[in-house]
Amino acid sequence: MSKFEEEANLNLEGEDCESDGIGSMSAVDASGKRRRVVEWLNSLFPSLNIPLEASDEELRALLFDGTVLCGVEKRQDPSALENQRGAYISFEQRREKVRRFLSAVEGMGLPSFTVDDLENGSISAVLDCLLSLRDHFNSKLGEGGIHGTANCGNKTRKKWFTSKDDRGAMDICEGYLIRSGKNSPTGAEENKNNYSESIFHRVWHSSAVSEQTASLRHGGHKFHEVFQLKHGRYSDIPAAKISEIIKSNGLDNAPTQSLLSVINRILDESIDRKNGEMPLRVASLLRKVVQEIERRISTQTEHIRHQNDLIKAREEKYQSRIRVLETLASGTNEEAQVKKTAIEESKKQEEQQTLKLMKEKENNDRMILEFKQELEAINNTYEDHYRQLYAEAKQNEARLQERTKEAEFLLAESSKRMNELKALSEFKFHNWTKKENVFHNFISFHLQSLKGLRTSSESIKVEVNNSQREWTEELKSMEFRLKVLLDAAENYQTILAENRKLYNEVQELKGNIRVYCRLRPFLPSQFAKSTVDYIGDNGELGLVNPSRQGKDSHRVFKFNKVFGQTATQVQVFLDIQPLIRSVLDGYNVCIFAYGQTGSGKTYTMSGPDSPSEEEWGVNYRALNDLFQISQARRNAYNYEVRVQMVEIYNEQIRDLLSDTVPDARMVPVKSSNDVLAKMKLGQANRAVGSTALNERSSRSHCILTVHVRGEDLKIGSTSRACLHLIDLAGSERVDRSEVTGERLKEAQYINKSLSALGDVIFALSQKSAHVPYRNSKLTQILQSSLGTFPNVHTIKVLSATLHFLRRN
Ligand SMILES: Nc1ncnc2c1ncn2[C@@H]1O[C@H](COP(=O)(O)OP(=O)(O)OP(=O)(O)O)[C@@H](O)[C@H]1O
Repeated sequence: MSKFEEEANLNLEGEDCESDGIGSMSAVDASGKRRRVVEWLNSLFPSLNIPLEASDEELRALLFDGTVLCGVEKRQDPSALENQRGAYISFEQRREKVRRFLSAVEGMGLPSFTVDDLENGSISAVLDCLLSLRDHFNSKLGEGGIHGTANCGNKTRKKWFTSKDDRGAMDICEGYLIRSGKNSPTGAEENKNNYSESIFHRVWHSSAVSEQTASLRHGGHKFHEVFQLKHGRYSDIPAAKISEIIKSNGLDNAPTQSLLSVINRILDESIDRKNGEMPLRVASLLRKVVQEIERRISTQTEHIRHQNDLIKAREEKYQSRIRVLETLASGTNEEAQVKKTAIEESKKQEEQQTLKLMKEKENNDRMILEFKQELEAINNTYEDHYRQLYAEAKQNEARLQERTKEAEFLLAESSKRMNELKALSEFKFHNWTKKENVFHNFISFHLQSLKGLRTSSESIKVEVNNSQREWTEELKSMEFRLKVLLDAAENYQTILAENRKLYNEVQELKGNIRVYCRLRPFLPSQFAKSTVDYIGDNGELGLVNPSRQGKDSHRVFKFNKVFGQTATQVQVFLDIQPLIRSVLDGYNVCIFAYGQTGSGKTYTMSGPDSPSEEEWGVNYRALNDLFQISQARRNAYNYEVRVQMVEIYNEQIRDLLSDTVPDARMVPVKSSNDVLAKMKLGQANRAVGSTALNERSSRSHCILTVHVRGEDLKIGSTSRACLHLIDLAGSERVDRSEVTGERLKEAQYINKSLSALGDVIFALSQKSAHVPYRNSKLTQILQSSLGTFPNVHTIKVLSATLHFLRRN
């Protein structure tokens, strides 16, 4: 059944309408009626373009040839029409169709005409019929049957056929359309084609049905796209298009089967997807379609319920008619029997029809129930799916927003980083360009330098060759000189020995016995007039003796040198210093300090108590010098130094560093400090007595002997020598010192020993055969040194006073 037929059936089953009582047309002249009919037909069939002045015959031919009333155009070539619109309709068939049209018009209660009228009779009757038909339709249109109704075709038709006559007309139409289709040898499709251009079809289709089609075209052309979606997917339809479909009323006009097809396809698509996801827009479309189907089911249910009511009403109506007929039948038996039979037949037919309708209703109810259950299941599935999809969509949307934010943040970061990198790369590029320039300059500079270097290297090469030659010559000359030096080194010891010999010869030339005189300044406690007349540069010392007259009042003494009262310890030592070197060369040296008590002997030899470095006496300075020279010669000589310190008191010898003599202790010393320490010890042990002349007067001879053993590291020879540093006891006269007793005895011993010393020195100076060493302990101790004379380098007697060697 076509859509058109389906919708027609629905309308045929509409309510039982009452006649609206269309009256006959007012009398008009034939030309006016014809003109109005032509206008109406032209409005329905614009393609016919019928002239307004068309004659009755022309109009008759047009109406009868099948175009207007039969829906078949007049064709010159029937075979061409067969291919396009169906079979060619014969004259008899046209007559038949016209008759059906006329019976339909009669059913509607409108003025009719005969087939003969249409062929040759009164055209006025035909015109009246058409005008009545026009007015009838126009009056329905005026009631809102077409233009004022909803877009739905069903509803439109229901309002259009609101009267009983209309229902009759629709019955005729049903008969005209459906029965003719069923009876047609070409079937329903042919009939559809045949009546599609008929006036009924035109009226219906151009007003009601065309309204529906227009509605579909207006709002549903997009929906057609949805139905006609053959190859694509619903998820591929843009959201805007789906939104337009949902908002428009296209779905309202779509066939139910198409809507179900849409649902199935959307669900199939969803199932086909692996994750079962459904785009939100498609889900919205699905929801809309399901809603539309629900609405239709609800409408159908209402409709069926209504039909059921109608059937029941009809049944009751028929029952009452039956009862009336039965009452009438009881009056006249025969007639009643006939009528009863007819009524029974009619009743039987009615019952059969009722049963049939009930059966159909049950079937419909069952189908609707099944359909509803199926739809409910689909709807539930869809709702679940929709909720799930909605939740997923929300989650996806949140995730998407988050990712969008992240992406925006990353994009901003990337942009920022890109800008930084761009700036950095530009900066680097600039730097590299600069470096490149610098490098080029550097390269060119170095190439130039290289050229210069090459030139220089060549010249250097020449110079090197020259230098090599020169160095070779120089080396040869150095070799020669080295040979000379080696020869000289071999002769060094010889030369050194010669030098030493020459040096000591010089000392000897200066005199082996030297006598120096040092004048002591007056002490702060002394108030006396000096007896010194003058001090000569040549060692002369002039003295004045006021107690004597004449020649004896002036006396002149001769020394090697005279040191005045202002002479310092350093100045005194400078004349002694060369003799220290002689000791290291193996010569014995004796240095005496001779003079009367308090004349400054100890001061000259040792210095004052706790002396400063400037006040150091001859002893310290001599030993200090000795160690310095030995240190300077350490590469050639190894010296061992030991000291002895003894005193002679009343002709008795006492070791100041140990107990016994001659085994007087020989103490090794390494430095001046060692010597200082030993001398302090000796001084502490020295016997000191008090006299009238010098309260610190020493009453003993103090002898400090330094033994030096030298080893020549090259030749292995050794030399030995000793340095005697002697602080003699005071040489005052006994009568003048006014001492008695023990002190007198001490003085006598002192004088005796000093006298013995003078005798020995005198004998030595005179080179006497006999030297009286044994006259005193002092000379006995010093014999080894004095007796080796002239090997003994010098014997120096330093007189700190005017009285020194009495024999002078
Ligand atoms: N050149 C000098 N300059 C300053 N003071 C000196 C000098 N010579 C000696 N004296 C001082 O004179 C005093 C006597 O000197 P010193 O003790 O040396 O005499 P002495 O001859 O050794 O006496 P004695 O025979 O009794 O030992 C000391 O106080 C000493 O400091």
